[in-house]
Amino acid sequence: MTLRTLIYGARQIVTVTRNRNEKLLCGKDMHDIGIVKSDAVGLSLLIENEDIVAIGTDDDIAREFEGVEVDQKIDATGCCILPGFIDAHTHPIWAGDRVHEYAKKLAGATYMEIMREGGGIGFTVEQTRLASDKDLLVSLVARLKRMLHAGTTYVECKTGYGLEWPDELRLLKLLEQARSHVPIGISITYCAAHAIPKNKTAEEMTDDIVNNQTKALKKLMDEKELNVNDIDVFCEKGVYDIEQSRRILLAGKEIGLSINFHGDELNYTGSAEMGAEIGARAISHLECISDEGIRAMAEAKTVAVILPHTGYILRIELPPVRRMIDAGVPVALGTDANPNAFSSAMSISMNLACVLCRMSLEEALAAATINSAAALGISDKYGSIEVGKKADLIICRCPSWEHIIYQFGDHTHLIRHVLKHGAIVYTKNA
Ligand SMILES: N=CN[C@@H](CCC(=O)O)C(=O)O
Ligand SMILES: [Zn+2]
Repeated sequence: MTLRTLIYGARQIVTVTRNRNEKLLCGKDMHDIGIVKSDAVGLSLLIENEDIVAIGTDDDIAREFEGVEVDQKIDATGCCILPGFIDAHTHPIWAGDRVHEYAKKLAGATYMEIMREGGGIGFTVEQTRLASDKDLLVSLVARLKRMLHAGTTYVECKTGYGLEWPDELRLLKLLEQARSHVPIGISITYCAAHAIPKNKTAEEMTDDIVNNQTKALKKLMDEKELNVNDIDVFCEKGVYDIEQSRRILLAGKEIGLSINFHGDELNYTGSAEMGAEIGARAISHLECISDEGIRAMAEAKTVAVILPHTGYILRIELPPVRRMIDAGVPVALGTDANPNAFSSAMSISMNLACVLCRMSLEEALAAATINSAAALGISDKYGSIEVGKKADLIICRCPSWEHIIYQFGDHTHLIRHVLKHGAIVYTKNA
């Protein structure tokens, strides 16, 4: 049976891509996004089951589909329709907040100073291990719902507050369970190499991940117990060095995971060059990327996932995003939602990306939609409004789409409906 939904009366439909089947946008194309606008007539979008089947003026769609039965009509008079945001980097499963560290950071402590004192990721690992499955699931689901209500319809979710296999496995299973509790797309990234556990060295952890953990993971994936997408490592001075990172990432690739990792964040490590060389689909952070790293990522079309909220909270230099875009690196965005950078709204990340990284509004939106989809390997179905793509949409109550970025922190007021696979999953009444 076909279920049809018609959205009508819109003043703008931001398609993001201009041509069908564009998998990511680079260079000038990031700024020249597709927007259908009309001040004179309303715009319609027709959905069949989960997919977009037509976009046009109200009159054209009514004519083209005359006599076709529509099950649901959504009045979008005066509204803008955008693709659902795709958050390309989050750490959403953890217990215990770090508000005490926030105060220390404001007083001048650095991320690594806090980590060396046993705080940071180490503190969250301890708190997460102490929490029950139920408490972890309840807080995870609440965070995912907040993201959904802020317009995110697909999110990358990392493990990484377990570190040892039994704890990481528990986080993987809870992330799997969350899929049936929230109507948000979830891409799971295995990030046991997020830090070094107290009883092990980085080399011992690397050996364990390469020789044991990835093997156990493959078995569970083969048995369809788990559905994991990517492999990650925190490639950083004092955490995993470049050769350990390479081994971990290649072991993940060997079992069918895509490479998507933290690199060149607090220090230059050569992560961008190494990642491009081994076929990484995405590398996050890149605050300290080299010119050679930019060239290598542009050439390999490795997606740079920029996390402006993290640079902002840590008061570190932001990545050279302008130079990346000019060189042809596909740039994506994430919130980095974690107990260090507490945020779940992509509209806030876009605003920070515009102000702090000097991206244009259009570039920020392309980064938060089609390019984030590319970072997760899902841009064939998600990340733009195109006939044939999944109807993951945001309907915003504003005169032009830019308001979702411009009205800093006011997305809660602007977002009227969020649709996932054609179904309304959130409505904010006026
Ligand atoms: N840099 C490593 N990981 C996270 C921080 C996680 C944490 O501090 O708990 C990040 O992407 O910023
Ligand atoms: Zn991260």
